[in-house]
Amino acid sequence: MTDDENTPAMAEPRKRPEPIPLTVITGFLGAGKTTLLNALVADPAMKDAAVVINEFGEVGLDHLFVAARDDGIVELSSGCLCCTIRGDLVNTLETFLRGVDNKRIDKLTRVVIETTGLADPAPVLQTVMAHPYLVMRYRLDGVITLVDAVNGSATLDAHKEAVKQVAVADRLVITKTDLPEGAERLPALVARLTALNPAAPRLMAAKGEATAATLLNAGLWNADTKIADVRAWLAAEAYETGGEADHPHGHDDHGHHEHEHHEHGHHGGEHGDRAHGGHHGHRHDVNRHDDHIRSFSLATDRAVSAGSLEMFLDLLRSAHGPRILRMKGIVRLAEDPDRPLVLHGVQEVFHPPARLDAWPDADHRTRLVFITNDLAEDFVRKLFDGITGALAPDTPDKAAITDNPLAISGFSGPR
Ligand SMILES: Nc1nc2c(ncn2[C@@H]2O[C@H](COP(=O)(O)OP(=O)(O)OP(=O)(O)O)[C@@H](O)[C@H]2O)c(=O)[nH]1
Repeated sequence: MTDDENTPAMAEPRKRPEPIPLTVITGFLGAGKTTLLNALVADPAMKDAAVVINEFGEVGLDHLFVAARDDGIVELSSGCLCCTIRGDLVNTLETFLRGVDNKRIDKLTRVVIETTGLADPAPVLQTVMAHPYLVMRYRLDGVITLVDAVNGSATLDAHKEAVKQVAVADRLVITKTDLPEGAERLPALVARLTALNPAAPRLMAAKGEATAATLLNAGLWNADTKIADVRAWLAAEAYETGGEADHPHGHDDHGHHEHEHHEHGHHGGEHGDRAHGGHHGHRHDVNRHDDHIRSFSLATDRAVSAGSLEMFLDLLRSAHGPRILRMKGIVRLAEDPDRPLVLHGVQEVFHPPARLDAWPDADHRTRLVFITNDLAEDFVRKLFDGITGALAPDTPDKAAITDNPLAISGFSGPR
């Protein structure tokens, strides 16, 4: 028996398995990744999960091992599987899939990848998004970035990668706030994190807020309910929405674990200041990696034609791909306005767009959120408005578009 729709020749003969959610943990050296992982693997939610770490020796999970297998995977006493990144991440992720497919692994509900402290997280995310097979079997659930309250600001000053780690996070975990210097430096750090990433909920590790319940299921799809939570995933309200007039809501509900601090509402650090990061209110003046980061959202009531969306994304990716740290969106297509298209990209690599059967709530606007590095909001906004606003919706070849709404090179089509 073969699937008749959309199934490449090499794919499973049986029903395509549900994609496995993938969580990426980043954070600079000593930020507390291993401490967090130790707590996470003990959580019942991680029982059928696997964690991938850089080197076992150094990370101190050894006491949890119960058995090593010949494929390099070890079983932890909690039931969670563990594997080091040997060779590359692709091999490691394929090893898990082989284990599942040949039943050597009973159940795999999630994979958590701990990246090295120095890493720019983009290549890890792209590894999965750009791989034609892995992208069918895994889906990115979320990026968790740990920031140490004692050294966080100094690290952000010194290392651009640390700034990128914060900017692309879906969840920010702040550690070491229990230490006096950590507590003292927290308000300034939170202000800075808010400016870099207004949408990610900030969780205080020392208060026990960083748990499986708050960290996992950060993606579009809730693994338990199988429902797409577009509002939480996009968190578009958390970004400044300038430019277009059709953003009447002015919600202030970003983040479910908000910790109020004085810079609240100052997100992006770039209000009315799009060409250069003015960062009014910030005192730091050394090495401002932060000033290169922009986060903003575009929203429009207009339906967008598939052709113009494709042109917009193609232009943006080909000219400025490396500057797009992350982009998420939901689009009302002119040709098929009732089934929104979900977009997700990291630099020039885009996840195959997903189609939802219906809008999840009353907000049917196209909304795109961007986190960019050295790419001005104004430029992106003008490009979007120019391309999608100027062209009338295409209508002639509706069937072709409905069948294949986004034939963007590098996209493998809607699922
Ligand atoms: N006081 C305090 N110490 C913490 C906290 N989180 C982590 N630590 C300590 O900070 C040190 C570094 O933590 P790790 O979990 O090893 O950090 P890591 O990010 O895995 O470090 P690398 O593997 O070097 O990248 C350890 O001594 C931890 O016990 C915290 O919230 N409060």
